[in-house]
Amino acid sequence: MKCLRAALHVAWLPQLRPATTQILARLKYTQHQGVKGIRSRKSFYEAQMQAGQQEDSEERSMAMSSGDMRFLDDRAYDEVAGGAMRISRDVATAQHVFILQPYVKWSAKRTTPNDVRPDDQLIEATALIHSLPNWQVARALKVPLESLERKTLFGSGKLTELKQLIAQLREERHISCVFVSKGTLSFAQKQFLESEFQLPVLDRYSVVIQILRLHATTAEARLQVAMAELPYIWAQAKDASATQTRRQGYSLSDLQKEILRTRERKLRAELDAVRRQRQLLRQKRKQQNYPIAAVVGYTNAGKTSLIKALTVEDSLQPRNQLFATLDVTAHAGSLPCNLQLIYMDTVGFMSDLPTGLFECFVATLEDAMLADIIIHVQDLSHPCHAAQRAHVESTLRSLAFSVAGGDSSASQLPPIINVYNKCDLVTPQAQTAAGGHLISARAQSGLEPLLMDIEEQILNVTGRRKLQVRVPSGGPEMAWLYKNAAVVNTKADEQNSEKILMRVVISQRTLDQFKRQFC
Ligand SMILES: Nc1nc2c(ncn2[C@@H]2O[C@H](COP(=O)(O)OP(=O)(O)OP(=O)(O)O)[C@@H](O)[C@H]2O)c(=O)[nH]1
Ligand SMILES: [Mg+2]
Repeated sequence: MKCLRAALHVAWLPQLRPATTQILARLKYTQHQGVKGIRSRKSFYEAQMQAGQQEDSEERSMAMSSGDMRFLDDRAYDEVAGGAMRISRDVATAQHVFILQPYVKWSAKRTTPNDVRPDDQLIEATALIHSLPNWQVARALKVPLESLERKTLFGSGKLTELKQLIAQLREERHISCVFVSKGTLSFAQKQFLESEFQLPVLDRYSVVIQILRLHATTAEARLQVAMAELPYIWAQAKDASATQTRRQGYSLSDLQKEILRTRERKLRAELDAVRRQRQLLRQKRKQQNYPIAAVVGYTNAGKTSLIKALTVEDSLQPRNQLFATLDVTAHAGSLPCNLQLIYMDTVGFMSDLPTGLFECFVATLEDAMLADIIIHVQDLSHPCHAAQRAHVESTLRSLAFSVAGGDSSASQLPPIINVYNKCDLVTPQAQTAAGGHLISARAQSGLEPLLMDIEEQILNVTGRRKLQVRVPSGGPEMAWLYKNAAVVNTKADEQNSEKILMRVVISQRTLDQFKRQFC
């Protein structure tokens, strides 16, 4: 395990001391608000490097090759972004949010388990707001509509009703913004609603970006989040000029457009470098020959918790927040046969997010597509777990398609193990209906059968097999096998006291090497 951990240190840049980087990143986000940031002292990267002083030189050179990240801190850009997204980097400011969940009247009834009801959407919208520290839900309301495509979103009657409610809420308690839980609002819709409600209006895209900004602590995640913001800003600006709202406040000057283009160019160059590094690391891992299990699933399903339970890794911190994990990180574990493997923790999925927002994370998810097996973690206690499962499965299929370069005949997913988590929260009847692996990462139940299944699949996919070999006790063969194969157990050979029987898990290639060397 020690050598695997050492290999992971080299292979996984995002693992640079998470606690330290998090603190640094938080400082960084507050630096425009006057808190002494790290820019005045050292660049984020230099500071990160300092934190990783103990790491080996190879990791250091990889960090250096990501270049200077200072361009991400740009006041001029922040102003442009703030205008389009109605958010600032100051997540420390308390917000009292009025959530509106619009839905189309006729689609409100759940006819199949895969349909998500407005009630469930409202729960998800509330969870999004609770994922931001100091943000509170002042009131949450479902709003039935004829259509979601209306220019003003709400009809005049509904709008009057909402304005009255907002006025009343303002008298009773403080509200500071309205969150319309819809993928994106057009610029015109946002502008119109803000003038009617006299409050800033946010859509799902801006709220999710706010969460991603907060949770992105490594260089790669920060680059990806920065990239994810740009399509939204461009779309808002385009919409603004198309709707002739220049006078009302948001349109991009030539200078602002140039700021966005320059930022995009730099981000692309940095992300390309990251992608190239990932490819190198992937090759390296292949050479090291460790089997890989990618752990994927809907956000908050318990992916990080499961890996923590399977690896007993203290550094992993499951959190009851959406998009808590934003980096693909690798964690070493052992199978019952003592074979070591790597679990990859990944970014969670979420439905009703506009395409574009997650495209930037595709590079990291590509690794999952190339793993030996996929472990799909599902939250069985969630009322929409069937819909969540369907969403994850269809996203995985389209990811595999894009990894195969759009060739449907080549787009094959690795074998998938379905894991139903949070069984401690559901009735035995619900558990029987689910089938598959029923576990609780929190209560650590159901893990043994799961591990056996992971082992079987990994051995199948990687062409490894279990066999027993008889070797001289204490000889070089024994040492070689301990180094190059997974030793399940050993026992004395009853017929020959100078020999020992070793049960090992070994690939054909390694077995051939062994034969060449010793037979
Ligand atoms: N009751 C219960 N809670 C669980 C279980 N597994 C995880 N949780 C809780 O669910 C929340 C989310 O867990 P995480 O492991 O962070 O989920 P995740 O899938 O990694 O989430 P993201 O990284 O945000 O996509 C945390 O509060 C966990 O403590 C379980 O088996 N039972
Ligand atoms: Mg996680």
